[in-house]
Amino acid sequence: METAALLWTAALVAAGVIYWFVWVMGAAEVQGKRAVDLKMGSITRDKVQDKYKQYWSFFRRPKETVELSAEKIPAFVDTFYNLVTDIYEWGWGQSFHFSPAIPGRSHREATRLHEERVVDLIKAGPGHRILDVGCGVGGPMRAIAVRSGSSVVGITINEYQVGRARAHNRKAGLDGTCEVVCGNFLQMPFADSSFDGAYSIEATCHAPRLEDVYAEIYRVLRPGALYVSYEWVTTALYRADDPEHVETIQGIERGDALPGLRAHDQVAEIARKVGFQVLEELDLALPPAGPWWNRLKMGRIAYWRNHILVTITTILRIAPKGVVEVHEMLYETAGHLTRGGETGIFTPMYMIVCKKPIDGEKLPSS
Ligand SMILES: C=C(CC[C@@H](C)[C@H]1CC[C@H]2C3=CC[C@H]4[C@H](C)[C@@H](O)CC[C@]4(C)[C@H]3CC[C@]12C)C(C)C
Ligand SMILES: C[S@@+](CC[C@H](N)C(=O)[O-])C[C@H]1O[C@@H](n2cnc3c(N)ncnc32)[C@H](O)[C@@H]1O
Repeated sequence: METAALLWTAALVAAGVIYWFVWVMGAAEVQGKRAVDLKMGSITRDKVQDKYKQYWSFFRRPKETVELSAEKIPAFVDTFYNLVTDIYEWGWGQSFHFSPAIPGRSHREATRLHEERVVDLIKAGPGHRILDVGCGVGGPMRAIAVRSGSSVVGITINEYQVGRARAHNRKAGLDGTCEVVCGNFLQMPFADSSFDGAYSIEATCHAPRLEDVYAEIYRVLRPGALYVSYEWVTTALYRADDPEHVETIQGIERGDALPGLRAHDQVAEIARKVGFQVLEELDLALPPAGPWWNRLKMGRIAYWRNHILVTITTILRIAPKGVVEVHEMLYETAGHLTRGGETGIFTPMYMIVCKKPIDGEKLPSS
């Protein structure tokens, strides 16, 4: 009798612990999304694992192979965001980018400041219509709309993100100033010269050819308007003949749906090629900036907790099959990103500020 009571008590305690761990415990970094909310975007439950396998067999291959099928990239990027959007929101928040660490400031504050910097750089103000190229679920868009008083239109290729971003905008009372459109930034559904400014935060790295997306941004900006981009690139320290460097960069490409990272010195050249004046270029990761990768490194224990959570939710059939693999891929990717940051061969915040010249305005020769 006593053994039975003991067993019942143990079972109840175990059930309580699982309930707390899975349902009650929120995100690793941000409260709002819980482990039980991991849905894998617009993919139906039974297709998640297959979609992940398809994604992996496409992006696992080296840059050259991906280059041969450039036209397929946007569709695979869309699949990627179906697979990762909920995990990103759960473990990172509503802003899908890095920011320089600032001593004494939280990740949230550092993120906000990195986003608000855009407002000053493109001189966004009340009455302006600003374009967010590759807007994710809209973390930056909301910060920039509030800070500048502009209205912001975001575009993302991923339908699921559109729904998430709109819901967040409504919740924040910003659905009057922030609009979200589903579309490909290589062929945007916007009229020529219809924006007063534009920005892209860690998004144009998904374009097979940077000139294609820059040309589209150039087209939709009015003459005189400014554009800023935070680009993912390799730095001058990267050596293509160093196998460790190559492994780190390919690891970043594979786990982030990138068709091949560009070198930092290609960015301004491409911007000029499509007609922009380049006003400034700077790697925001360089000192005195604090290490952007610290946020990834400091979370190792959280990653393990998250791994256990996704495993339990999958076993309980709350999360679809395949989530554990996707989570594992992100964990690996975090390692490559950290190495890229520590060695200095990679930066996710190579900033370029451009202007669409006013007709007749003289372009600088360099
Ligand atoms: C700009 C892009 C995305 C940048 C970052 C927002 C994401 C890059 C790697 C992601 C993550 C890695 C590890 C995950 C962890 C294993 C999980 O438990 C919780 C979420 C992570 C921390 C996740 C969060 C987002 C990233 C940091 C690319 C795609 C161009
Ligand atoms: C890493 S997320 C960054 C999101 C947002 N800028 C932020 O910082 O939170 C990259 C974004 O680019 C979008 N994207 C990638 N390729 C795209 C394409 N061809 N057309 C439109 N959006 C694209 C993705 O859907 C995603 O929203």
